[in-house]
Amino acid sequence: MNPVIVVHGGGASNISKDRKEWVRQGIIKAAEAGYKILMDGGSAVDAVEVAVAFLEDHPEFNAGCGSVLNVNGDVEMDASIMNGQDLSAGAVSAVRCIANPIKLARLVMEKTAHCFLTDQGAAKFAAVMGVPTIPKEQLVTERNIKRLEKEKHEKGALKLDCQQDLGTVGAVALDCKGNVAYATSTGGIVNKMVGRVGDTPCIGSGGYADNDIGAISTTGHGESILKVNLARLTLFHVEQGKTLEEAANMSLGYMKSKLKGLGGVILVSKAGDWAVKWTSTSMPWAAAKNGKLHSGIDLNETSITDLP
Ligand SMILES: CC(C)C[C@H](NC(=O)C[C@H](N)C(=O)O)C(=O)O
Repeated sequence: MNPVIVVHGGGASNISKDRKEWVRQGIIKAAEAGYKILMDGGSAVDAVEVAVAFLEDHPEFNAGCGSVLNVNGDVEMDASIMNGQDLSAGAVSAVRCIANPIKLARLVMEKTAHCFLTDQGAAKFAAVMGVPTIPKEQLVTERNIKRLEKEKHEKGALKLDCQQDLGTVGAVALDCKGNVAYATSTGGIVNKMVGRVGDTPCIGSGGYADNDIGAISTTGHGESILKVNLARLTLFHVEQGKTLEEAANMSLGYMKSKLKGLGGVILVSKAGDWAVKWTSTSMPWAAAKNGKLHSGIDLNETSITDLP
């Protein structure tokens, strides 16, 4: 099996020119890091975890350091991961003061009898697993303080359908043994209520992976994604014989027509085909396969280069 990895950096709009290059480089580096693991014979789960953890550490993306702030100015993060080999899954929601929620989600998957831990329980589990806590300021960037101020000032109330400039992160991969996996991580949406949980940690909404079909990671308006189970819905269409592009168009189209919800998806099939699709303004993405790196941010703008 020729390995494949696809990475996304959320549904974004109005990325300024100088930020764009920085975002593009981040996404490409994440894809390269994951692809290297796959080329060395590593697992799809390892590859998606590494790619997503890289973007959590990158301050430009809305996950880990760089997460958007809730109404109190705090970071609360959601993440999930799934192994398509046995449908094992791990998720955490509303976690604070840790650098890499995706690594904690993986520990939930592999070290507990459960698949989802939240808030204080997740924090206790992190402590037991030896995950270091970090001061909350370490996750907060100047840009996100300004963004929260702007959101409160300009809109007053939550207005979730025209978020600007964000960057939830996700990855899907197929490894040389034919196993697929996904990982998704986010700070959620700016000015959210304390305790708000979005689609990202919910298996079937924020992502899904099944070796018999493929893997998907989603981004976009969490409440809409939850209502249509965007990830599982898209893979259902694939199971029914649609191509990845057709399936993504159908499920994103359904979410838009039913709920006016916008979002994006990245997909890999069990055969190694891949696709990226979004209804938001743009979506930074990169895909690595057969020694080639494909990447883009805006519609109809794809570049292809050779991988190192
Ligand atoms: C406007 C959208 C496309 C921006 C997108 N947001 C999320 O993915 C939020 C996440 N699904 C949630 O609801 O918690 C982003 O961060 O890039």
